Amino acid sequence: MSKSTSGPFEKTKGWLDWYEGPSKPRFAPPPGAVDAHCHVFGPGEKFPYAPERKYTPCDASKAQLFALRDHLGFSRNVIVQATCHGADNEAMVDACLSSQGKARGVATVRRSVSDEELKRLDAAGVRGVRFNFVKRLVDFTPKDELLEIAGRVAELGWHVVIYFEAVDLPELWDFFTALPTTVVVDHMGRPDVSKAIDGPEFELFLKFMREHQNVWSKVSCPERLSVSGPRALNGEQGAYRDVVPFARRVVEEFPDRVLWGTDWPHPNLKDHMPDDGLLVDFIPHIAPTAALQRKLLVDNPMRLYWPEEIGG
Ligand SMILES: O=C(O)/C=C(\CC(=O)C(=O)O)C(=O)O
Repeated sequence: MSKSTSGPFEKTKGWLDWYEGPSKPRFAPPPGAVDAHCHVFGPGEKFPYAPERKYTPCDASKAQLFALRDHLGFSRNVIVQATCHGADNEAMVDACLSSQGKARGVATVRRSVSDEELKRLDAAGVRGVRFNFVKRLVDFTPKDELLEIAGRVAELGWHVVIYFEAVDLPELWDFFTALPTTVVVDHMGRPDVSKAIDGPEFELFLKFMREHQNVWSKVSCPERLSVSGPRALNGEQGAYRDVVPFARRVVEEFPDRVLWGTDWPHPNLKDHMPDDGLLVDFIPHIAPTAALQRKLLVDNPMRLYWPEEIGG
C-alpha cells in the first residue's frame, strides 16, 4: 500500500516509499550501535516541507524511525537534515528532543542564523551542519557564505557534513581542504563503482582522506551507488556486491574515521526500495572483523556525536 504525505503536500511523481516490514538482520550489530545517517520527513501537516525543495517525499516520522532502530538492533540515530526541509530544522530537532538522548542531529543553516539559534540547536543535540553540492538537490550557495558558517560552527565543536558527486571533487578540493573543522563525507563521495577502484577518480577520494586527517567518510548507501546489484530484497545476502570493494577499502584504510547509516527513508531512489534488514546484513561484507565493526558502528560515531559519554 502506498504511504501518504500529509498536509497540503503531494508526493513527487514516481516516489518510492520506504520499505514496510523489513526483515530481521542476520548480522547482530554490536551493543550500542549507531545508525549515523538517517532522516525524518514531516509529517507534512506538522512540519511543512520547504518551499525551495526539489522533491516532496512521503512522510517518515520520528516514531517510525525509532521503531526501525529497535527492530534492526541499533541503539542510536544521527538524524541528518534533508533538503526537502530546507533550513527549517524543526522536524529533526523535534525528533532529537523526543529521543531521550538517543538521537543527535546534523542541521542546515543559512548565513543569517543567529548565535542564539545555533545555541538552541546545540542544546537540542545538533553536532554538525550539512553542505550539499548535489545539483539536483539544492541551489548554489556561495563558498564564502559556507566558509563563514563553518567557522562559526567550528567554535561550537561541530563538524561539517559534505555531500557531493565524485566528478565534482577536483573542483571542490580547495574549498573542502580549507574547512576549519572535522569534515564528514556522505556516501564515500558517491563513487562511480563501474569504474576501477584503483582508477584516478576513487584514488583522488582516498588521497583526500589520506592527506587530511580531519576527513571522515560514511560508507553508506550501496543501494544508491550499485550499478549491477543484486538488490537488498527477497532475502539476498550478497546485495550490491559491486560496492563492497570500495567501501571495504575505505573501512580498512581508515578504520577510525568511518561511519555507517541506513539512509532511511531513502529519498529519491528511482529503481527499488531496499529491505533495511538486508542493508544491515551488508555491513559484515565491508567491515569483516568484529574490531572493525565496533569502530564503524560504535566507537567512531560515539567519538563524534556523544564524546561526553565516553570521556571525550
Ligand atoms: O539521503 C541522502 O543522503 C541522499 C539524498 C537526499 C539528500 O541528501 C537530501 O535530500 O538532503 C539523495 O541522494 O537524494
